[in-house]
Amino acid sequence: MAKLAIIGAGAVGTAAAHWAAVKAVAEEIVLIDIVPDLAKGKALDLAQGAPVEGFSARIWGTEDFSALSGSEVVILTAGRPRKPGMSREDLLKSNLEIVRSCAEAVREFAPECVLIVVTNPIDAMVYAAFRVTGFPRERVLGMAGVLDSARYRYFIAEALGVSPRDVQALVMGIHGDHMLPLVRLANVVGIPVTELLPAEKIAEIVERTRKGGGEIVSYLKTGSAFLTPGLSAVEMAQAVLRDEKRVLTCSVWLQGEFGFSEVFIGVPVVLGKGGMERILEFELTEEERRALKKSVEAVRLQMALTGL
Ligand SMILES: NC(=O)c1ccc[n+]([C@@H]2O[C@H](COP(=O)([O-])OP(=O)(O)OC[C@H]3O[C@@H](n4cnc5c(N)ncnc54)[C@H](O)[C@@H]3O)[C@@H](O)[C@H]2O)c1
Ligand SMILES: O=C(O)C[C@H](O)C(=O)O
Repeated sequence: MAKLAIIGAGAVGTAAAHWAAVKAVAEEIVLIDIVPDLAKGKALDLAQGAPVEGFSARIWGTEDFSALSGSEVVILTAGRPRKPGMSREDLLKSNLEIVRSCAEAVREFAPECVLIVVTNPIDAMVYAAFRVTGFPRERVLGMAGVLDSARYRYFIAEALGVSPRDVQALVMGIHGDHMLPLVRLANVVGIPVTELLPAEKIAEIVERTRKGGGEIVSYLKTGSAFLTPGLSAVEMAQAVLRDEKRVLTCSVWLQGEFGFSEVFIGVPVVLGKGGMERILEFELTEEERRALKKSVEAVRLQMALTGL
């Protein structure tokens, strides 16, 4: 019986639990939060939707981390979101301690799981979780590329008035201002977007994608995006739980791929039962390589701040 655990019953964790239930990715879904009764209340509220929507997963909540036991996949969302005027890096210090303690619990209670980290600043937090758990790189993945790529695809679809399903596009690199929404590879059923949209419109979409999280923070004011972030984490979890071999952009520990080593960065990977099965490496243009290098340098600065 597949079990999914979600740490953090806040906005993203609850959205992830909701999508996981509706998409039936696991038979058991447990929400864990340190705030007494919060996860219990969120899980009960969600579970009561089962007769209406028709899902059948067992959904429950607790503040006891031993509930992680037996989980094939753990999604880590615990930690503060940013507010207007803040960068994701501003969260590093406070979220580092949270991620550290949660990763210790994951190591103790779910030593065989695939861990998907969502907490920001994501590339540094997934690095911290990698160090603390000591898991192999295949089982420690950061979620950002699925979300950033979804935003990029959505904005292209909106500009062209076509279904977002028919737009394919890839965002690599850091989850921050130096991310790389790749223009060369963006297409609508295989037709390059460069043949469908003027260069200025594409440049505008690339910039909006880079600032996509900040745009939502500026509207929400008290926190950050949660619906598509929760869905994106579940997309990754589903690929693992169902051994789908999906190609999704995840922040993973590079060991020479794309010319970089010992850094977490968003690249396209094949996801299956054991987590990351392989990195889909391809030739970058000189300009793309330079941009990826900037991303790598920015992540290295964040990683250094963790002291790990
Ligand atoms: N990677 C991404 O693309 C992405 C997207 C959206 C949000 N995020 C990040 O996800 C995190 C969560 O965002 P949110 O909107 O759900 O925040 P939130 O404040 O709504 O929820 C966070 C939850 O974590 C819980 N928590 C804190 N410390 C904990 C601990 N030690 N153990 C268990 N639970 C603990 C809190 O009680 C709270 O319920 C933030 O850091 C945010 O920046 C990342
Ligand atoms: O922008 C944020 O702080 C949250 C998240 O990283 C996002 O991109 O929505």
